[in-house]
Amino acid sequence: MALTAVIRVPSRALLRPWARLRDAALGWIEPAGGGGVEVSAQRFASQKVLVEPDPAAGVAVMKFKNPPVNSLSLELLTELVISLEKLENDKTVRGVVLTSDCPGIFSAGLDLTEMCGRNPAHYAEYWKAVQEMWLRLYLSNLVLVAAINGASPAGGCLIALTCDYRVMADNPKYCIGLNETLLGIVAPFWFKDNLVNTIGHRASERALQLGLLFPPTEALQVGMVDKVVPKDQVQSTALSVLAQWMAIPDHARQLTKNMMRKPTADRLLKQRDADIQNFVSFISRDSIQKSLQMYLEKLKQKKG
Ligand SMILES: CCCC/C=C/CC(=O)SCCNC(=O)CCNC(=O)[C@H](O)C(C)(C)COP(=O)(O)OP(=O)(O)OC[C@H]1O[C@@H](n2cnc3c(N)ncnc32)[C@H](O)[C@@H]1OP(=O)(O)O
Repeated sequence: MALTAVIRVPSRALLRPWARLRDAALGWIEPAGGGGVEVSAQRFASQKVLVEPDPAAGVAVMKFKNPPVNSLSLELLTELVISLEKLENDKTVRGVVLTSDCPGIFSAGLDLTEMCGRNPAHYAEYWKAVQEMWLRLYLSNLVLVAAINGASPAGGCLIALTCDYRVMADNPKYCIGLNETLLGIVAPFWFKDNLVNTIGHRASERALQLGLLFPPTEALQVGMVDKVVPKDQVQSTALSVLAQWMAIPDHARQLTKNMMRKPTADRLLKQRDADIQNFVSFISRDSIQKSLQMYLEKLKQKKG
């Protein structure tokens, strides 16, 4: 699918690693000479995020494609944010279904290899990208529906929680939840806030402390997902839900969404740098690095 758009990119942004990664991901080329430049984005289907627009319906399907488990690498996070931004700037699109291109996995959450054995500058860059992904999704003016077609632990669950509605496949092997404590780490306050806003305080307290991963029927009971359907109906159901939400006038729905969500997002926006510092010092601790490495080892040994 080829789609051409002209986007203004300040050349100083191209010097930042985040911007370089984004530009590489989207195939943007800076003409010789630099300066503030206009560049053409000619590929909408980037490597880790596939976007299938349906302009007639006013919707798009965004599929994560980072095999084997759609872990949220820096590259995937970057592409996700840029793809979302492009859809938000596209006047023909009002709603998006977020789903996975990897069989049986929605997303395995944050990429543990981005949080293990790296230096503090890398941790800071990675965490900024995680924050950015959450803020963009949580505050998006588009209607977002998650079509959860596989396992969705931790960061995968977080992505689903940012959406306006969640449809999950009925396979009992697929689980969803914020399981950070099982890894010996702590979900940050904004993960917690997003969960509390979705399932309430008491259920969140229990789910977070125990690191609960809910199979679909339990996720439905606790309110973590809104609908459970057979696997082959997840995407079509998500598209039907999208159509229902899009029947509401955009301005009224968007202002209401913003009224409901802005105070939660503002809590992070007011302390983004401090949150990055907290993450870097927490994740750099020897004990935390050991826990994460042991967890990764366990995942690898599971196979053998
Ligand atoms: C202050 C810190 C706050 C930060 C908060 C963190 C939030 C997070 O998101 S942390 C990540 C939490 N994620 C998980 O706990 C999920 C771990 N993965 C799994 O449970 C399973 O992999 C899953 C159920 C998703 C899929 O199972 P399988 O289909 O059986 O696949 P494998 O387990 O064999 O995995 C294949 C391959 O992928 C590697 N892997 C899995 N998850 C991750 C990950 N999150 N990051 C990086 N890599 C991951 C796994 O090790 C295997 O690797 P190889 O052995 O090299 O093939």
